[in-house]
Amino acid sequence: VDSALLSLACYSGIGFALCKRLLQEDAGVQLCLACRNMQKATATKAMLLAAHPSAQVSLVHLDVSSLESILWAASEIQHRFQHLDYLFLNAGIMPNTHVNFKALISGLFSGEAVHMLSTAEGLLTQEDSVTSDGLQEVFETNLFGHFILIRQLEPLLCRLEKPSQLIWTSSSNARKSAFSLMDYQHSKGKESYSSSKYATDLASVALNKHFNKQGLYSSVVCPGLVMTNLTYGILPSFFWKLLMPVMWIIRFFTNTYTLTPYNGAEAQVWLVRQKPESLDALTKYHSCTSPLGGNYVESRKMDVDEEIAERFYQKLLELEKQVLARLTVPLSPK
Ligand SMILES: NC(=O)C1=CN([C@@H]2O[C@H](COP(=O)(O)OP(=O)(O)OC[C@H]3O[C@@H](n4cnc5c(N)ncnc54)[C@H](OP(=O)(O)O)[C@@H]3O)[C@@H](O)[C@H]2O)C=CC1
Ligand SMILES: CC(C)=CCC[C@@H](C)[C@H]1CC[C@H]2C3=C(CC[C@]12C)[C@@]1(C)CCC(=O)[C@@H](C)[C@@H]1CC3
Repeated sequence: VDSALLSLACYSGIGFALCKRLLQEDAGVQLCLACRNMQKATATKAMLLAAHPSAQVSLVHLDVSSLESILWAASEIQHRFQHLDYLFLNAGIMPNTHVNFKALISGLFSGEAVHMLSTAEGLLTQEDSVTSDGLQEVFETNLFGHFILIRQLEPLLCRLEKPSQLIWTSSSNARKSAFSLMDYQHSKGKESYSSSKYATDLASVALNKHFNKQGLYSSVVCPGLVMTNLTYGILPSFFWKLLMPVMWIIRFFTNTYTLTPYNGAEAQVWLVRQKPESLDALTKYHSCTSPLGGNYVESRKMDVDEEIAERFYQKLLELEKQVLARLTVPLSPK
């Protein structure tokens, strides 16, 4: 196959909505779904094919929290495809999250209520763990695993005559103050999600600097607040259902309450229609929904210093060297 579109984490949430929307736009695309649960992935493929019988959908096993799995998936993808037009870096976790209800209530009565409700600043903490690769799980899953995959797929992504686009799912919860170059895996703090999403923004900026001249472009999207398994891990789904009328009211004050995966995928779908050369490396593309439910994309400047982005990129390269050197196991599919 000459060209394809590779999407990570597709059987639920924003990833699944994205696949459906891409096939609605163009049923002729070659879609490759990279997922860690092959049973769910097979069911997803069947659902996509039921709606688009002539679509070309393939599956590859990928667990972005395991280097062995990433290397195996990358070599499998290189066997199957000669070029990737789009790579959607969408897999993400927010494990063991605690809500600070005291901060939520006092924040609601402050001048910062809308900012707090759209960014969750000061509201959430996570308990992170360490993966079998010896890395912080949130960092490896949300950023580093994707980074290694990109590096392994360079031959399919870097072709000057045919540009490729990396599209990362970041978050408006990404926060500079949660991230530190000294502890970029966030092993000491309690805001691993915010840190990993800020690290995503930094990585995208640096990747543009290093790869644009080779025909590879990177962009970052924010899907807004979307009801998915990720948000059901923060509060139970019945609680979110009770909150739904309140959230429709909040839509009058902020356009980031996209709420459905379909709405949340708006910026990703919009980016596919853009010429990558015309995009600004320091801009984040936000999926937005109006109070009446209309979708649109808003561009906002990232809170990123290009020099920090470069220093972080060099740290990622160093870590890549270390972990690949440590990996002695022969590669085999799981
Ligand atoms: N929901 C929201 O409000 C927002 C979400 N986002 C981001 O959107 C992205 C998609 O999340 P969303 O759709 O909300 O949530 P979901 O939980 O529905 O989707 C997350 C996906 O990531 C997959 N995943 C997690 N860990 C791994 C792994 N180690 N290897 C491979 N796949 C993995 C999950 O697979 P599995 O089912 O096997 O766990 C799942 O398919 C994430 O990056 C998230 O941070 C950003 C802003 C807001
Ligand atoms: C909506 C009301 C009235 C109550 C819910 C309070 C919080 C649980 C909720 C408020 C802002 C939300 C939020 C997120 C999670 C749930 C909140 C903290 C996210 C962090 C979810 C994932 C993301 O990536 C962010 C974009 C979300 C930001 C807002």
